[in-house]
Amino acid sequence: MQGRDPLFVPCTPKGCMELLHRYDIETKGKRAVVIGRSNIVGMPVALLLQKANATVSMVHSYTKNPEEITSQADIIISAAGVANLVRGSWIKPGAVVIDVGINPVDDAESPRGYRLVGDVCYEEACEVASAITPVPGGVGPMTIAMLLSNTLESAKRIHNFK
Ligand SMILES: NC(=O)C1=CN([C@@H]2O[C@H](COP(=O)(O)OP(=O)(O)OC[C@H]3O[C@@H](n4cnc5c(N)ncnc54)[C@H](OP(=O)(O)O)[C@@H]3O)[C@@H](O)[C@H]2O)C=CC1
Ligand SMILES: Nc1nc(=O)c2c([nH]1)NC[C@@H]1CN(c3ccc(C(=O)N[C@@H](CCC(=O)O)C(=O)O)cc3)C=[N+]21
Repeated sequence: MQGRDPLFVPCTPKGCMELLHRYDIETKGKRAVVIGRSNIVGMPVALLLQKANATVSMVHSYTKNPEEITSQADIIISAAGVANLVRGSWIKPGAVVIDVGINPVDDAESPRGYRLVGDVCYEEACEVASAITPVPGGVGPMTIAMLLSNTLESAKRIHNFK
């Protein structure tokens, strides 16, 4: 993507950027930390944040001081796939948190025997963050909405209509 536009922006990264846009979250000159560097989430969303003029740090499994790095961020996007990895102490007061993680954890009280949680400890984060996406009900549905958006865009290109 460096220096040229992709045919389609991957759905989940596109959904994260759409959330920032729709909630008027400034990215220009802001410190952003992306936790995770996969080809479908972490890497593309880091590039999109950089293209939106944020200063981006990427945290991965070899990062020595993830809490210290993450606590300096104005915007945190977590896509590690580790339940409750990001504690409240990792979050700068007022930071914006987008939790991409969707992690099943055992829950005997749930009819499915499990419930879904994110990478971020939601209860702790709510005390500190200025905004946070829930799991479920956050980035997941945004991904689906962006898939529909990409599908419509694809049809417009094939059939040459606006
Ligand atoms: N809501 C949605 O639409 C979507 C949600 N997801 C969810 O997002 C999460 C990530 O998915 P995906 O990107 O495919 O995951 P991958 O397993 O492909 O990548 C996980 C990344 O997180 C990093 N990581 C793992 N553990 C740690 C840790 N303890 N500290 C810091 N970094 C860590 C890994 O580092 P390293 O590179 O060093 O191994 C890797 O880069 C999952 O929970 C998945 O279910 C995924 C796609 C869409
Ligand atoms: N190239 C690629 N792109 C992806 O976007 C991609 C992928 N590969 N591999 C698998 C993951 C997983 N994924 C989800 C999307 C939406 C929900 C979703 O909407 N979940 C609901 C919860 C659904 C429930 O309750 O079970 C929610 O978060 O609210 C979940 C998971 C996309 N993925």
